[in-house]
Amino acid sequence: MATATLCKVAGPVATFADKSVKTVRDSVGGQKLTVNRSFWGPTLRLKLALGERAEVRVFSRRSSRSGIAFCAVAPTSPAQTSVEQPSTTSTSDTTRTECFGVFCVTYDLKEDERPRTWKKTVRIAVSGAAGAISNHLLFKLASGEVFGPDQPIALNLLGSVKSREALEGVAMELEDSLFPLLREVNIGIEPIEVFRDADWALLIGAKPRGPGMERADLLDINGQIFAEQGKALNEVASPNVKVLVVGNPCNTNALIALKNAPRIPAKNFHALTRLDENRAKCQLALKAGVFYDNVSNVTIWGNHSTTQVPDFVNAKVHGKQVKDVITDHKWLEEEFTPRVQTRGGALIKKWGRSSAASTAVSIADAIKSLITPTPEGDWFSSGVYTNGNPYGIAEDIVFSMPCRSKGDGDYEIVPHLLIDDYLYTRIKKSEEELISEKKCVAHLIGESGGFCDITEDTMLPGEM
Ligand SMILES: NC(=O)C1=CN([C@@H]2O[C@H](COP(=O)(O)OP(=O)(O)OC[C@H]3O[C@@H](n4cnc5c(N)ncnc54)[C@H](OP(=O)(O)O)[C@@H]3O)[C@@H](O)[C@H]2O)C=CC1
Ligand SMILES: O=C([O-])CC(=O)C(=O)O
Repeated sequence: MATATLCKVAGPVATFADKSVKTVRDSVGGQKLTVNRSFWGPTLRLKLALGERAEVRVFSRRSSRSGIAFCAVAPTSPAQTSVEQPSTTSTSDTTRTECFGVFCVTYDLKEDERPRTWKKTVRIAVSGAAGAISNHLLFKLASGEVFGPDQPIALNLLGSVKSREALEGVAMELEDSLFPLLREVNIGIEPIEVFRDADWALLIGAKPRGPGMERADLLDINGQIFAEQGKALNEVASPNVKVLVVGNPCNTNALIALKNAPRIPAKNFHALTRLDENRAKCQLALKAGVFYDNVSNVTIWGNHSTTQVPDFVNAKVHGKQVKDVITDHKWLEEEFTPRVQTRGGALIKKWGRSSAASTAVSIADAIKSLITPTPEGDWFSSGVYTNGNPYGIAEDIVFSMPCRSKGDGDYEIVPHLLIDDYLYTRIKKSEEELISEKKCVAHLIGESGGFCDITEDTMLPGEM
């Protein structure tokens, strides 16, 4: 017989007896604890069978302390509440992934006034969550603008010891935004915790290249991050997780991540080149004197670096070939191409930091392109794994190509684009660069005999 009882968390846990008590989780008996949305205090209501014990975990954000108390209904007296002292307390457990603030309040969704059409919650893990790009992106995700107005989401935010406080600041702003679709925010500093059950992993965090740092150094330092994160995804993420690598050098970082995650289809890994595509569309629109929504079929080929190839040969304006609309072909070859390749650097000169808002927009675009059907005849750019590609690009690298999707999260590479001599020589140069980058990180992708022979110190778009 189930008996309603009041379990009062007391004793040493009383240090939590204020509004910083945030979480009430799982009972030993496997019961779901239903706590009212407005629960803030140290008191909760449990339904316990006679003689049953429930373990109650209490986490405190403010004091970084946690404790476990036991509640039980004494067999002799069903109405009586007995509370044992906490068995453990921790004062410095900051490595664990924790739910944050208001998102710790567990409640039964069925009791909510949610629309019937709401779907299963999508869990999105974001690394570098306290960084500049994330500061724009997280609010787009939470608003419903990316996954749709009927799609609840959970955010698992990855930071570091250094950014732990900042991560809490981000989570507080998410709390204060009252996004109805945002059902959970969890923060942590261990990929193996934060990536658990992720349906999407947006890998943004990476060390920026500092003064005097060679590209090879950057490849190694950041490569190690992505090797660790690939392994963690392999172990704990959803088996069909979609991974978008943003942290630079993003193509090779994506290769490292996928090589360290053999359980996840290599096809699920993307390197972000959508920002480059958007930049190319803007420049073509400016030159053609049209608004940018009239520009379509723009491909970025290759690496997210200054060797990338923005394709004006197959691009269209108002459905017509760009070369028929923009007849100044010298401009296309000699101005358009380098302008797109170095747009990131031009922006840094103005802003004093790399593009963050437009990058967040392009991440949103990249996700939307995978979860909505591509308009007939069009495509989008993404850095994807090259095995089996229809363009003869070297296998086993991550290379940006034209893709289309049915909107199911998957994609196919669009075949039969015209590759003229102009494109071919440049595409080959970007391919060579990626093959060299791969050799530099052989030790991180389980290959022997690697060596780093990057002689020309090619740049990220943000470097000049
Ligand atoms: N592909 C693309 O189109 C673009 C890519 N980028 C790249 O995106 C990345 C993030 O940019 P942005 O958000 O502006 O950068 P920020 O410096 O604002 O944030 C980056 C985050 O990365 C984390 N980080 C820094 N060093 C390390 C490290 N050694 N290991 C793990 N994480 C680290 C930090 O988080 P914490 O302290 O929590 O670890 C930091 O918050 C950069 O690599 C940038 O070059 C930028 C624009 C476009
Ligand atoms: O180089 C950077 O950090 C920024 C970058 O990738 C871009 O703006 O395209």
